[in-house]
Amino acid sequence: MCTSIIFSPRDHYFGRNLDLEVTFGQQVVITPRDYVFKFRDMPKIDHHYAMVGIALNADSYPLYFDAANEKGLGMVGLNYPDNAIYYDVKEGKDNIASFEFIPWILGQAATVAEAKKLLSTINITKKNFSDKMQASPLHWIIADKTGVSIVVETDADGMHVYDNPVGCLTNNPQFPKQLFNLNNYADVSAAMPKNNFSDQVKMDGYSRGLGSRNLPGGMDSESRFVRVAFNKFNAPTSDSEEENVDTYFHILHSVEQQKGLDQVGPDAFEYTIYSDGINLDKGIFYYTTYTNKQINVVDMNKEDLDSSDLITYDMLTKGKFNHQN
Ligand SMILES: C[C@H](CCC(=O)NCC(=O)O)[C@H]1CC[C@H]2[C@@H]3[C@H](O)C[C@@H]4C[C@H](O)CC[C@]4(C)[C@H]3CC[C@]12C
Repeated sequence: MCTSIIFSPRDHYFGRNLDLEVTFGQQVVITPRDYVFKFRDMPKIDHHYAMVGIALNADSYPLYFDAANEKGLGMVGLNYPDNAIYYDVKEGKDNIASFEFIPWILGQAATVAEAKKLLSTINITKKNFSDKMQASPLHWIIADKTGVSIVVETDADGMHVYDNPVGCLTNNPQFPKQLFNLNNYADVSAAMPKNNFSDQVKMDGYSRGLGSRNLPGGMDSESRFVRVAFNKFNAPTSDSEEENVDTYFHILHSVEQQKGLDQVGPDAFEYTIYSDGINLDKGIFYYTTYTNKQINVVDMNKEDLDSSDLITYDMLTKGKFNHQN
């Protein structure tokens, strides 16, 4: 499972937790403006917006899991099993394979409004990257530096583009159902609850935090959706980049999956492999990993963005203990 948020305390921070039981050897990958993007059914694009994110560098092709471009438009793909349907190539459409979707949008659109224009002519095709790398069933959240976001789902009845009023996404079920489910948590609060039960029963609030007692605590995608939305809406904001980035990671880590809690096979447990966030206003990429909670930073502006080869950084997965005596 995975969780994605856009958090807008002052600048706008966008990214995700990647939860899985296996790791692919993904890296921080910057695609500069003159890298040539080839598409299966569309003409190549040899000049585009530069982007940074987490990708698998597959023979110098960036298979992005999530990324943002230099204009402050970001996009995250999350697992959407049993619902995602990709289609056959359609005449008269922009036919884009699911693994080409992030480069196609981020290469050309600067805002969510521009992304929507591209989406109106897109057909997501079922082509695989390779026999070994089959298309995975995803849905996507797209956000920009105004704080606006949308969700794209390709279901059996076609492609849906939803405005996203909560600025987060997890996995199943379909996005409208996730939003509807929030109704069940309308009375969850950071404040101490009022006794609406009965004035004949004395309740003296035996513990702090009782207002959030009914937040769902599970690893499942509905629970994470409710929890991360609540935590984000109640998060403090600051004028300091460091404080805001720190708060951003607190929000994502509040739905992270500890090893051992989410069994997906006889000896396999899904866990939060990495959490990342891009400052969409500044093009600065931050991440933590399961074993390294120190916030690591890659600033895309420090690279030569007018070049043509992928720029990659291995993720720093080794944490440090600060011994004080
Ligand atoms: C499985 C994860 C999503 C995390 C998640 O929700 N997983 C757990 C679950 O719910 O089961 C998705 C997110 C991005 C996906 C990758 C990207 O789309 C890039 C690439 C695309 C290829 O078509 C397939 C491999 C490959 C490399 C994808 C493998 C599956 C990934 C890594």
